[in-house]
Amino acid sequence: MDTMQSKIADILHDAISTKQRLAGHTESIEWSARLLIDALAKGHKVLVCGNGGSAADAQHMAGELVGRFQKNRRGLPCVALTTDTSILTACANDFGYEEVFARQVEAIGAADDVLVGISTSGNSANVIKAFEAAASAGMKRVALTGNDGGHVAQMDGVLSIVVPSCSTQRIQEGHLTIIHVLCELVEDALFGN
Ligand SMILES: O=C(CO)[C@@H](O)[C@H](O)[C@H](O)[C@H](O)COP(=O)(O)O
Ligand SMILES: [Zn+2]
Repeated sequence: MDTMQSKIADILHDAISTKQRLAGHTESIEWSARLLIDALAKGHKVLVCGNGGSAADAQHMAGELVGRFQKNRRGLPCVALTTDTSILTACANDFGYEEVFARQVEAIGAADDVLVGISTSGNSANVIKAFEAAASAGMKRVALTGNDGGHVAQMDGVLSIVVPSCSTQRIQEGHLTIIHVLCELVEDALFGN
């Protein structure tokens, strides 16, 4: 095999073994699914945030819940806090980048809504601040992280799903799979198998 192909194979094998290790972490995924199902069944909403690739993951999750995943059913309330450039630029400019999600949580988060914060390191300041704001609002909190879970995994009341890898890319790929698992479980629970 030439060197590029062997690198490709190495990356794919790393991705596969990360998913295999993740399959040993089904408990935290189940608890998160139950939390989302309970909130959505009672008419509460989901807010999602993250930076870079995780911002794309946040939008992906909102798209699945508001639009559709596998079933034709009513839209479920989920807002990605990464999309409104006027809000993001105003908050970053006036209060600092670490406040861009917290301010939106303060503005639209309500008791028993769920905040899903996505951070491969678990250490992004704006995601940490969003969890603090969510706690103040009486919201439920779920973190998708990696590495050792970082700061967010140490926060009181945050339910963490930690992808067992130290590679940002592999962690992000794990997050997308987790998001799909959560959406499938939510749809099954609320709209039947
Ligand atoms: O997609 C990638 C890397 O694969 C990047 O855009 C990455 O998401 C950014 O560097 C983020 O700022 C990383 O933040 P975090 O996951 O540590 O919270
Ligand atoms: Zn990426």
